[in-house]
Amino acid sequence: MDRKLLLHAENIDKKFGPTHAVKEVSLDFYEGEIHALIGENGSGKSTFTNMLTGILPIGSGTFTLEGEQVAPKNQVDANLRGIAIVVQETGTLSGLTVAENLFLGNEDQFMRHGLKDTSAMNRKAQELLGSYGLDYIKATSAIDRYDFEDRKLVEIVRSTWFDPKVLVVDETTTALSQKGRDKLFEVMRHQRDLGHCVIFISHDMGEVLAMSDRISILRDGDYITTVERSEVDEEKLKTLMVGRQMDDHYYRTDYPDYTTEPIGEVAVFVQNVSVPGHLDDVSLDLHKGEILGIGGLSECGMHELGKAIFGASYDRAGTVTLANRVEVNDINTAIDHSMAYTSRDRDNESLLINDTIEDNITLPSMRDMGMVLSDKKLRSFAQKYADVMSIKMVGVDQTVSALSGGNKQKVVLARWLGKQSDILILDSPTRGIDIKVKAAIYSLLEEMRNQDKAILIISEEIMELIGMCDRIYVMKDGKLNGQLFRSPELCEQDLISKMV
Ligand SMILES: Nc1ncnc2c1ncn2[C@@H]1O[C@H](COP(=O)(O)OP(=O)(O)OP(=O)(O)O)[C@@H](O)[C@H]1O
Repeated sequence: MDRKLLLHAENIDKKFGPTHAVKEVSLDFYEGEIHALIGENGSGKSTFTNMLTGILPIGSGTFTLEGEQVAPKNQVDANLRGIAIVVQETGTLSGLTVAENLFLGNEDQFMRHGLKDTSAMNRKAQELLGSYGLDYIKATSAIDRYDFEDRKLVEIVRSTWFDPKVLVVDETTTALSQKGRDKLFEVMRHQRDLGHCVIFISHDMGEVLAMSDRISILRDGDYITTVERSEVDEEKLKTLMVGRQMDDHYYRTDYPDYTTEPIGEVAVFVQNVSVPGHLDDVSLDLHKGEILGIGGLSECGMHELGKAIFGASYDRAGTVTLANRVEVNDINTAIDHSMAYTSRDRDNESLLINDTIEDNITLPSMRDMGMVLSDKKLRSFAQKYADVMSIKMVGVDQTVSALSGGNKQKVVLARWLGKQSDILILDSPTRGIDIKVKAAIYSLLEEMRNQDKAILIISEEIMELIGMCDRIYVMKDGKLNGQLFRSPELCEQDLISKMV
């Protein structure tokens, strides 16, 4: 098949102080392809695409789009040149309406005699949302009214409505429910069919193989190779990414007999918990020494359930009671009683993004460390848990915002590991994390389970739930819709049938 070159990267290079993030990468992207860019956390994928899309200045090297050199000054400039990106985390701006977010930097088209024709802009925005099947999102509403998923969908519309020649999708799928993913995949295929190029960053090898035409691999900032999708399988890709053969023991391999083996005592009693619009009378017990999974479609209420148990929901009714009869109604009580929580909205709800790795890791443990807190003590504490999670960083004094997405997630987990919490509520714990660290996290969870900790995993990755949990509750429309026990026979369909 004859393929036409669309975009050429020549010796693209970027350093951040001592970190050589992207090392003279040269790569070709063709018209009409979905081109996956894969590699471990911190391998330079986002840095490379951020230079292409105007988020970061190019260190050195050139991008040539349709024969013309491009060096976008910012994202709006990139859009004008036909290059767009859907970023990893929240890419919409608070305080603006949906329509204002959609046309940010592109408002000129609505200027009439020096004034912005807001109603024309709102009309066009609503039309666009409708054409993506997102009529329920209102153009005139404040973006802040919408949850993480809907904001992500708005961002997808913002980045694609003008049919960019090059669309970068940076590790977006893990932020989306199955419905959102399907929508994104539809948009990606549409762009490819228009003869455009989609650069697709993902840690999900199944997804990469299903969606891509060609796949390029980065390792430690170096370009390794580009392969045709038809030439490779999941194993081959993992080996290319990691640089050696991976053993495939991701998940637990034990299958306890729950009819004879005692389950540990109850660590958390969740009784009649409701949150208007999200949760409807949910009751469950989380036991010591078990991994309890919660699955469902994104809007089923499971993400709110994690917050509600941690005392972080505003409007919660019902009770969350610990084994020592303490009621958890706020975050401080939860933390004081050895409860940990990781949010799906990592940058906004789990991290102090502009503070250092050290501050983020030590924050909940400060009180436990005693009265005299020397800098040295704090630093070595942070260093210890950063090492356990193999965070790729220059030092613990680096700000979290300078880390790659997967490494930010490792900071969140390092914090709770350091706190040695007995009860862990983990919403999307392996989101954006590469296969090697994912395997490490799974074995860590298994270890914690064996130490009698009570672990609740909320996840949209069905295989993760089946692979790791003793019990799984499936939620639907804010309610529990069935319970499944760990078994080698349990399959995806068993869960899906209870989700929809
Ligand atoms: N603004 C920054 N300042 C300092 N270092 C940075 C900055 N942005 C990225 N880095 C570093 O550059 C390296 C590459 O990061 P990058 O985000 O490109 O990786 P990635 O492959 O996208 O990872 P992930 O899969 O975790 O998202 C990492 O070591 C990261 O810590």
